[in-house]
Amino acid sequence: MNFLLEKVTAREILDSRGNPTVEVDAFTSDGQMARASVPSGASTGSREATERRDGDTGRFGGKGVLGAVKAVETEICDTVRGIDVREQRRLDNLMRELDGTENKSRLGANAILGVSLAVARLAAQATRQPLYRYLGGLNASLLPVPCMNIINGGVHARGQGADFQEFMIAPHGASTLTEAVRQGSEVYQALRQILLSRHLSAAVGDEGGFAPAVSSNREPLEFIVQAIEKAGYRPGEDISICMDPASSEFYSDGKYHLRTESSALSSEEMTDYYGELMNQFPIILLEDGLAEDDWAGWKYLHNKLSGRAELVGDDLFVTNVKYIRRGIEENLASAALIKLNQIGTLSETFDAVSLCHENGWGAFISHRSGETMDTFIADMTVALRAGHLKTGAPCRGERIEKYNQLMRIEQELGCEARYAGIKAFVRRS
Ligand SMILES: C=C(OP(=O)(O)O)C(=O)O
Ligand SMILES: [Mg+2]
Repeated sequence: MNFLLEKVTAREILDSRGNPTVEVDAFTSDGQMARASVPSGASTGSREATERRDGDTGRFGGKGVLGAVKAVETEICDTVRGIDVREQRRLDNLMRELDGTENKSRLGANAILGVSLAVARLAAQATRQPLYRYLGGLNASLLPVPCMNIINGGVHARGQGADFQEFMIAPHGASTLTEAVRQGSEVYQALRQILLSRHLSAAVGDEGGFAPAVSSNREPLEFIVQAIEKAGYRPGEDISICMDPASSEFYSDGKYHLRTESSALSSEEMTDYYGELMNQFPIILLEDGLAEDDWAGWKYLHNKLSGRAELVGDDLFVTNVKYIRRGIEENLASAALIKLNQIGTLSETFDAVSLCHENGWGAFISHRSGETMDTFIADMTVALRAGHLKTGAPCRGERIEKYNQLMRIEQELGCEARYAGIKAFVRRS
């Protein structure tokens, strides 16, 4: 077996929105090869690591990533050639030093992450282990609650649906991940029938959830509760709801502007609105309830709602230990969303999750709205015992491929496998 990294190559491929993204191949000197590709967000936090895009419109219409591809094939390849593929942290540090910026803007976080993930997968292959085992060792046995985004709004529905971006179902009462995925897909099919019976569109948004034109942000919650019941499950007992309003997208001049409801709310009013929704609907997780710059508002939100739902920061923390640490010190949330490309290397992503877990916080693993068929996050979620992940609706190839990979892992683990269930959600009184 040979563990020496011979070279990395890259190319521009298309993501699920039809935009260019980076794909990397990594090779050992005895010819083994592993591949990884990089996702891309739409409702991105302003402090995320920089995704490098070419200045002009690329050959596929959207802005290309040929600059990032070139960085992989020249500077990065020259720097990392010859390292042991199992030295993940060394690899990631070398690339960070080579880049030399705080936000990876010189080489591009998309270039760096592609290499980081491809080499991790190559190391798993070279050590003849499945990726989840290579990343998590003996502990890699906890299957997450799949939080499935079945109604898409906000920018993922091009502003045509709800203001809130994501309405997810969490089948935490299932006894296995596979059963949870089945339940989720049953609710999804029931929801389609409910929407069609009301003459609403059943066309889907970026993450595979339906994107009906609704007249409030309460309406999707009503439809979802009906769908859970129609599919034969008990709302709150078997299946609960998670929401990501992605509120930075509708925050301006100190107010939260809800187009569908013709209202503009202060941080306190927005928080009280969430409280009312939690009274009426079985909501167990609220992500980005307030905006990335509204740190004072987050304090109020956490004081009011932390016992009722897991409060997750996405744009607020951008998978960066610097911001998560501040959130822990100031007691602003109970979990961080974890997105690989927000920070740009695998080892920094692991650091973010460790910091959360060491402080009793949740780590909620996430895809991006622009995805590829790469299933890295499925293995990573099991390896990190993160207990819950969101990777879209049980629909659209790039979303279901992650759920399918989790089912494969569960089957492979056999009697070792454990399903995370309701305990995955951190609620503190
Ligand atoms: C997945 C999300 O969307 P995007 O990838 O567009 O940031 C999110 O906001 O959590
Ligand atoms: Mg989010």
